[in-house]
Amino acid sequence: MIGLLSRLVSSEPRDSVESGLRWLYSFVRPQLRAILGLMVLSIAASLLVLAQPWLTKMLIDDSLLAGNFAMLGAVVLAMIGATVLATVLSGVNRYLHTRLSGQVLFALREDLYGHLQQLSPRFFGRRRIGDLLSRLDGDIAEIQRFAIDALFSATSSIIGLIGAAILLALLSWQLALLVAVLVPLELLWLRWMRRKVADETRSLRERSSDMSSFLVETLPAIKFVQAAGRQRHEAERLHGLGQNYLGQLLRLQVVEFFTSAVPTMLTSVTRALAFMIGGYWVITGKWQLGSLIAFATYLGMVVGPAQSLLGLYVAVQRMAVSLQRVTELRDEQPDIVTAAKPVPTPRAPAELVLHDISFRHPGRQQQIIDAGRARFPVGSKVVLTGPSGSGKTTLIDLLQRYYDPDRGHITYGGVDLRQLDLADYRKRLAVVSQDIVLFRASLADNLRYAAPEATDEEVAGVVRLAQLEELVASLPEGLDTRLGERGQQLSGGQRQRIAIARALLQQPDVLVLDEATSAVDVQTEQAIIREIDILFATRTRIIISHRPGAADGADLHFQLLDGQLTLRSPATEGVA
Ligand SMILES: Nc1ncnc2c1ncn2[C@@H]1O[C@H](COP(=O)(O)OP(=O)(O)OP(=O)(O)O)[C@@H](O)[C@H]1O
Repeated sequence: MIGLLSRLVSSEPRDSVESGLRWLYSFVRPQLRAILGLMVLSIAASLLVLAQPWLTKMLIDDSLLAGNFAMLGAVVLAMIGATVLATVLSGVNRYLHTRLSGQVLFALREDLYGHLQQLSPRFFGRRRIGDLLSRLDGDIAEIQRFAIDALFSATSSIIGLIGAAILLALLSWQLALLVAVLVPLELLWLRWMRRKVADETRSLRERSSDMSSFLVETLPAIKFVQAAGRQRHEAERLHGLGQNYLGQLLRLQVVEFFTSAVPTMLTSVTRALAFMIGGYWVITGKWQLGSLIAFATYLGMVVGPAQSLLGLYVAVQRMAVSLQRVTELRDEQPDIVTAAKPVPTPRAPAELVLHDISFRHPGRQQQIIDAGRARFPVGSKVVLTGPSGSGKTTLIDLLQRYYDPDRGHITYGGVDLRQLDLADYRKRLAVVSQDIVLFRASLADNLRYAAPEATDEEVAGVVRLAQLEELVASLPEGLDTRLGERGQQLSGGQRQRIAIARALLQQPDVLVLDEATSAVDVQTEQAIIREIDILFATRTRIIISHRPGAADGADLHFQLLDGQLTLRSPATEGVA
């Protein structure tokens, strides 16, 4: 069934539509009972609609013309009853339909989001966030519309179509043959048009991604745009993107119009032909007038469902494009995966060792790191220096296993990082990086992000260590004050100190401060580092800093220069 459907929506035999449909079906399957119930409700509602003309016929023939008062009362009561029932049914139907649609929509989105969470920075570095947003939002909604709405409209259309076709054949099988010619012709046309619809739809979805990407990029940077006086330039860019989108939307409308207009014309011609032949038969006495009228009515009843199936066909093409765009994301394999049978991560703080590693970012010529053996012993304070762009942050990314080295390996407690449970290992490291992530939540929730179980006392402790007491006292609701989006109302130094407090709360075995105090004044910085040195005396600290004297008091000082990691002091430790 899924294979058949995928051939219907796409001409490429081995594309992702089939696997996409299988994925989609896995979300629809748990809802089959709800879908069945809804179908019964829809059929009941349709029958009630069908009953109305029949009641009208009874009103005229059996009560008014027959002068039957009892029948008149009964029919009027039945009419009221049918209307009330139809209204109640449609209300219930609508509620259940929305619930079902919502459940499928959110399940699809959550699944895709869960998949994206497993992908590495390498993937996110290649993708525009706006494009991901557009796929998670617009494309998923398009798929859900198909999965639920189209299902119901297709079912009722097919029932209507088959019923009307049977009645047509009963009235005149010869004239019904016209329909048998018409349907394959229409199908051929649709087959021919489907690639065009798919191409135009794909372009439209891409234009939508362009708009999302533009907004995601420029709105957070509005202060910079204002400072550079480029508001007009950005407004014009948005206008240009809007025009591109509109142009593409109109192109798609034209293609969709022709896709359904040609079959509509063909149907009209067939209908006219049926009138010609049927009319000729009536004039020559071969056929009854009533049969011709009934035939024309049923032909009309074939056209309605056929039209909605045609509309559905276009919807299916649009869905197929969205499904491919989503499947493309789902097919992205995480390049960093946890070991199938992980070795337990050492319980106590352990030594990190680089074993002859080399690494180069994909698409870059420069070998970022080409290091021999380097040790970061437990309890040592390691300072890492090197010119800007020399690869210090990349080395930390390797330690956190966001990338695996191209050659060599890194061990923690003597175990290759690739053999450890990824989540478990990463919890042992806390990295305060240059990009500080703060969420729209209270300050306390932000601090507890990596350690949700931390007690109030522990939170108060790290607030003190990171010299945040003054900030907390100045906030209207103290620790419960909600931080704005990405902590925009805070100073750079305050954000850094919050990040440090958060890392300390995690109680890591290895603490990395990557330019973590660059925005903090020297005095505060020294006080924080002093506190950390006391608290982390038995654990490893790796500090990256450009400040003069940063290496003072360090146990080891590594320098990264032209990819080479060299030990500056002391000469006997660290590199073996
Ligand atoms: N995701 C990436 N893809 C490709 N190249 C990258 C990527 N991330 C960093 N680079 C490049 O790798 C090099 C090292 O970058 P990295 O951020 O590790 O340097 P750094 O020593 O931490 O610099 P800074 O002191 O300025 O923070 C740079 O040339 C950078 O352009």
